[in-house]
Amino acid sequence: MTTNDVQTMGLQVPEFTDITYERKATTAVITMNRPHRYNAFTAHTVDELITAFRAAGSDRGVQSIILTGAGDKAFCTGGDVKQRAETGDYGPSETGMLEIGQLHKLIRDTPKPVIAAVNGAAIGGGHVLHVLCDMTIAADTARFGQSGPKVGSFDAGFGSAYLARVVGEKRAREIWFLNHIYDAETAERWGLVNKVVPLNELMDAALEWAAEIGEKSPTAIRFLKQSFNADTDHQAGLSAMAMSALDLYATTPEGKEGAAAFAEKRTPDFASKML
Ligand SMILES: CC(C)(COP(=O)(O)OP(=O)(O)OC[C@H]1O[C@@H](n2cnc3c(N)ncnc32)[C@H](O)[C@@H]1OP(=O)(O)O)[C@@H](O)C(=O)NCCC(=O)NCCSC(=O)CCC(=O)c1ccccc1C(=O)O
Repeated sequence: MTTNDVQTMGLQVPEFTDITYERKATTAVITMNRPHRYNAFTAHTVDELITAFRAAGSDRGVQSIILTGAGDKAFCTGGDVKQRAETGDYGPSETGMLEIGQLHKLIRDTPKPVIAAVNGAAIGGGHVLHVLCDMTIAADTARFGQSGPKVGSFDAGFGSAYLARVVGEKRAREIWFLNHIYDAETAERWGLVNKVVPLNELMDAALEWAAEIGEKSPTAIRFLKQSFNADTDHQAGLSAMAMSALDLYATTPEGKEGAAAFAEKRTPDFASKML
């Protein structure tokens, strides 16, 4: 983060490198902005997302948040696998860790509805991000799926448990065990997304819903979000343990093989490296 802050309707928001933050009336629009890596996140990207969500959460003028990706190819494709293949981690961050579990909690805990505007591929950790948003609007060109077991990663916290609440156990297990990629029409049929619109109408559709929320009582919306969350809040403990497990797994030969194979564009050989 630089010291060169930008002023957003009275609130100081740091100048970001990996995301953008804009205020549009009562909506904060947070855009993951690494299109050369299909908006995959590094540990620094996650730090910036945390800062942006905190800013939007504490800004009394903001009543809803839109999360989207730059360009028309990807919403977010999860962790930057090339970075992991190069350095064995997701790069430097404020705590030295990938604080993705904190980001997940923040998306849930921020007392304002978060709308995912999925403009392309939502894969791996990027898929988990949209699943955790309160509502999802997808472009008709969007693609969805989990890829962790193919690339030496997993989310055994909200990424599996909350997904099962959204689409049901059978479909959640299919998504994680087969790692298929699903189109927007299938995602809508499965209840993974609220609605599908043409790509060029995506942001207007998301802003329209955000404006409707802006007309409602913020306190009523806040209590409702907290009530919806209460039933699955215990999954936060599971998520903390899952992220610790993922940190350990990433250091193993089996975990490293997935990232190396992705970067080298070859099929991984997990069997010979199994724990
Ligand atoms: C997204 C794809 C299916 C798109 O396929 P396609 O349209 O054919 O485009 P490509 O040519 O493959 O990609 C274009 C270009 O972008 C680069 N790229 C794409 N994704 C990534 C990425 N995640 N990291 C780095 N770079 C990426 C790609 O290499 C190409 O570059 P070139 O220079 O042109 O070669 C397909 O790209 C795909 O499957 N991508 C990988 C998706 C993936 O495996 N993501 C990581 C999952 S693991 C993860 O997210 C880590 C974090 C984590 O562990 C986690 C945390 C919390 C919850 C869940 C998880 C989790 O495990 O999922």
